[in-house]
Amino acid sequence: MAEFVGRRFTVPKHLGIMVTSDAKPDSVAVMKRDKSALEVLGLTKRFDRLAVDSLDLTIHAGEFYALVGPNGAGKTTTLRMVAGLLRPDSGAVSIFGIDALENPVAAKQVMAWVSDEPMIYDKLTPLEYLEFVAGLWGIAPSVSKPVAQDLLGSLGLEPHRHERCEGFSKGMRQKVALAGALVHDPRLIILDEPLTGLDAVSARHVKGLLSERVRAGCTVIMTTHILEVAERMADRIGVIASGRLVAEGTLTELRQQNGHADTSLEDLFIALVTLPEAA
Ligand SMILES: Nc1ncnc2c1ncn2[C@@H]1O[C@H](COP(=O)(O)OP(=O)(O)OP(=O)(O)O)[C@@H](O)[C@H]1O
Repeated sequence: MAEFVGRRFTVPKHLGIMVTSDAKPDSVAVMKRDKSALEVLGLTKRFDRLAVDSLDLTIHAGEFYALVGPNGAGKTTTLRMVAGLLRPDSGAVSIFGIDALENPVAAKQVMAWVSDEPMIYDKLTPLEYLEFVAGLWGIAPSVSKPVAQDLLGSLGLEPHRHERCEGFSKGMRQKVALAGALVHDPRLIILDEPLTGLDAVSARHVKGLLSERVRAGCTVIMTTHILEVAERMADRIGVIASGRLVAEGTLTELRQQNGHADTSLEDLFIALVTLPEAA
């Protein structure tokens, strides 16, 4: 059974996985410098044509990383391979040093995947759903209940905690799915378009929750088409086009790399993804 350490829990020792206890602000800075949460090397996936093309990516622990790129660039395919939902043709994925292709269960223990098409159990209330998910992780109800209530509160779902999800809007369902993905307190949170379809209040809740997680030492990687969100929230931004990383860095670095000191991320993005080599 999982045990609680402060607001975080440790997974059983027999799983052979280390989940960190509370991260202090100082240690976050050290982690950001020293450790990588995710390392992707030569990741490749072909469907009828090449979707992800020998992609290399390193995300530091404690970092908020935004992956942006045009439709069909390979963002979702990349993240699905990282999350263990799709087998790459070749390449390697390491999550906190765990080889995710060799040890997918161990890798999944320390990460969360939040799809842009959330699947939840309609007949359950949000609270029941979170307790169900916590049960799958082997977390005792006495531990999971306060965590679930906390998550529902952070996402503005508290007033609806006893209503069945079947009557929920798309945005509410997205938030329930996000809460479900966080209930086992993952160290790496991977989200595909988490803000699409959310109203301003819900988007604020989700952004607030993610920022809070990063402050607590978690690593977040998300795809977004909302460049303003990438610009304001991300420590670093990766621009992907035709399955390849065509630029990466802080907004300042991206501007420097492209010789435009004051340009907006939108202008940079359009310039980068329309470069001949990105086509
Ligand atoms: N299951 C699949 N079968 C066949 N082709 C696929 C499949 N999934 C993705 N693709 C193709 O792979 C390419 C990359 O798709 P992907 O969904 O990763 O792009 P994306 O960057 O996430 O796009 P968007 O921003 O539109 O969500 C596209 O050409 C897409 O049509």
